[in-house]
Amino acid sequence: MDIVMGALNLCRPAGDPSASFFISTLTDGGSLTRGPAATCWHRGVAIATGIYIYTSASSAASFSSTADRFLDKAAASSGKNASTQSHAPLIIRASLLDSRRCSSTIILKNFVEEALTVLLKKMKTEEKTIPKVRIAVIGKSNVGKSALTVRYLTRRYIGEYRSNTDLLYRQILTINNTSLEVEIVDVCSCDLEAFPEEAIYWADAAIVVYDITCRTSFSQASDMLHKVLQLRPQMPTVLLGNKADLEHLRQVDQTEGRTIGIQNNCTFHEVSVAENSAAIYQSFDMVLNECRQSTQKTRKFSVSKMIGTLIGNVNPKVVPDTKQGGTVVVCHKSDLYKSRVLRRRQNFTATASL
Ligand SMILES: Nc1nc2c(ncn2[C@@H]2O[C@H](COP(=O)(O)OP(=O)(O)OP(=O)(O)O)[C@@H](O)[C@H]2O)c(=O)[nH]1
Repeated sequence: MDIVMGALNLCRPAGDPSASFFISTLTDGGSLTRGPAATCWHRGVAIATGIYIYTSASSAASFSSTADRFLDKAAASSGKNASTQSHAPLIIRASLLDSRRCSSTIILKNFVEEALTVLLKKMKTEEKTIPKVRIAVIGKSNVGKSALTVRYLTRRYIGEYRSNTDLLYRQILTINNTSLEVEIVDVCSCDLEAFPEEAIYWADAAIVVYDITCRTSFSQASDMLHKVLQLRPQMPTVLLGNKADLEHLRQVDQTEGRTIGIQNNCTFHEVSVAENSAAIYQSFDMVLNECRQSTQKTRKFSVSKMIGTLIGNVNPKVVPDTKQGGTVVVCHKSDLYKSRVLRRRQNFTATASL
């Protein structure tokens, strides 16, 4: 073996702040001594995080010029200039290997370690600039909260969805050409006695949903909206009357919804998640935009967790979102955000007692 080369793509599920990595593509370019074999990895290079080129000592003389030539080709085939563009493949060229150690396992292991180190540094810098926004979707049981959340994030409609726990969705979205890490908690079956106070303290914005064919859900939404604004007076909120496609079953007039919206100083829309109303996207985008302007949070970054995940398992709950090219991670609400809730609760108590 004279020179070995290949391309590797290290992926991190877009919405997963634990920043797990997995190898999504590994293209083996083979040995350059086989000549045209190298062309077979051009497709892989186009999406590669890194490219490795190793050589044995016996080919040292020709290594440098050959490697440069192929790195140039790689940059050209990916349409990126490796040295100047931020999304260019991360190109790693290792030092010469002793021929005795030149096994493909060692090459790959070394390469992954190097790629990770450089990539983590790069991501640390980049991710510090991605703001995070959290939205709580609340409302009575069966009004369509899950269907609404999934519709917004994936553009898909799920007819039947049953869950007896709150769900947290995470995704990186691009809004107005800016990346935004979005977390949406879909609060399960809110009864007023069990108002989701914790979620409201946790969130940056709230979307309150009722069902236009269910008057009880409207009264509940109205009370919830009032409570939300009591707890978080400055919080961007939207009131949505869902199931507008069921006009023949309507129990709540549109003007009633509009009135409650005006009274609580929040945006109101009637929507149909089933029929994919444009107002769904307008509503989410509006609160995200509002929050983005006021929230510039950074995510916590765990290098050891990342490396651990690379060596260990790929997160089995990752569902690729083909429409937006992102990833939706569904996970059960955990204690992760307790400190944030507590901090906001304390702030509120302090403000209220002044
Ligand atoms: N006709 C119609 N049905 C809808 C619409 N949105 C949701 N549904 C249906 O309403 C039912 C409840 O939807 P979910 O999304 O599970 O409601 P939820 O508010 O999350 O319910 P909980 O999990 O119990 O809190 C499902 O059968 C959905 O198919 C809509 O726009 N139109």
